[in-house]
Amino acid sequence: MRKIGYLGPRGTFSDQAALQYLGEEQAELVPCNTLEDVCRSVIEGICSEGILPIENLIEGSVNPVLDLLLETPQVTIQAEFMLPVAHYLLAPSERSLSEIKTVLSHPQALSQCRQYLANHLPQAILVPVESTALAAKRLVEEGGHGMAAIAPLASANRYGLAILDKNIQDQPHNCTRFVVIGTEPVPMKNDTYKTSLAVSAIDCPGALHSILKEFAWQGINLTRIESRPAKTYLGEYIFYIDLEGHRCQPEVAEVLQKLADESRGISILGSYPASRRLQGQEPEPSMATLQSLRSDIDLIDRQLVQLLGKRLKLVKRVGELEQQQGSVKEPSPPKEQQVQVAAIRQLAVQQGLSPDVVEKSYRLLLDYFVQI
Ligand SMILES: O=C(O)C(=O)Cc1ccccc1
Repeated sequence: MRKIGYLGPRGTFSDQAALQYLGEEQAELVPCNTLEDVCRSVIEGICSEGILPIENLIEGSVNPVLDLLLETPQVTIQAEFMLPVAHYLLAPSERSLSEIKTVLSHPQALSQCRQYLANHLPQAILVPVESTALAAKRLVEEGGHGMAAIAPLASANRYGLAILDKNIQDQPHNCTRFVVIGTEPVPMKNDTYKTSLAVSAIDCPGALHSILKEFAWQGINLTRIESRPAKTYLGEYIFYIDLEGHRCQPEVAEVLQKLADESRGISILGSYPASRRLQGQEPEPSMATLQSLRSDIDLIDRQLVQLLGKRLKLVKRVGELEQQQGSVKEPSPPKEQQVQVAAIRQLAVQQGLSPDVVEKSYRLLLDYFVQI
């Protein structure tokens, strides 16, 4: 029987996330006391999978989870999905908000309701606890008159608490992205994938640019990038990057190898099927208006010319530097040119273009730049 670890006790958002993930499938749900315990239960084989909240619409990344994924290379991300998150203000029995002196909840939940708490409960002391459902449970166990908890509706039902207010999160359509972790990497099949990785950059000018340009060069779309302190010294960062594609796709594998060679180090946190939201995100071309499609084409034409302008500047700069250093480069030998042209033709095919037309245009431009 599958065993799935999640942040307990019963009634947390992670519990709901585990149920949503399973759908009709059967599994034993194993409540864990902390997010670290969820990870440990997977590493030690107690659970086959674990559920972790990774990113929230209001608060952004769940930093302890990013740290945890980096620190535990034994686990890999196997899936992702979104869970709508509505927060409820709960108390042991009906009472007015002015009577509430303490509000308990998970730090994420307290942050997601910051505006509500400042406006409606300015007198309350906020107490972070390990999970929303633990906060609800403590109300029952301690029964304090001036205590309230922020938790999901499921916690109100499970622990028999009164609902003082509902939907108290700062954004009505709040949601959290959860990931499923396991020990086995997900093989590449016929699906839309995402890959998450962490890159430790070398501290030098253009470090981030040199990472990003590799993805741009291969036409790989990034869906998220953010930095976290490397925790070595102030000013050194790790970049967390999510990209569209599987680590086994040749163009993704090539970039990952380049980054491994050229950065301080990379960790691949997993390649996994993209959640349906991402898969459906891109509007069908037929849905876009004719006018907006035409203006996109105009924009690309402008960008093509702007890129040629940038290339021209670089060619001139190279010429100046060669003159200064007295090392004027001979034209590339035919072999080198052949390799370059072959790469351009291959790229043209990948993009659904005629390799002959692209080669012709490329050679025309090369001749022009050589004459300058
Ligand atoms: O404490 C919980 O219920 C959790 O599962 C962590 C959490 C808290 C707030 C939003 C999403 C997940």
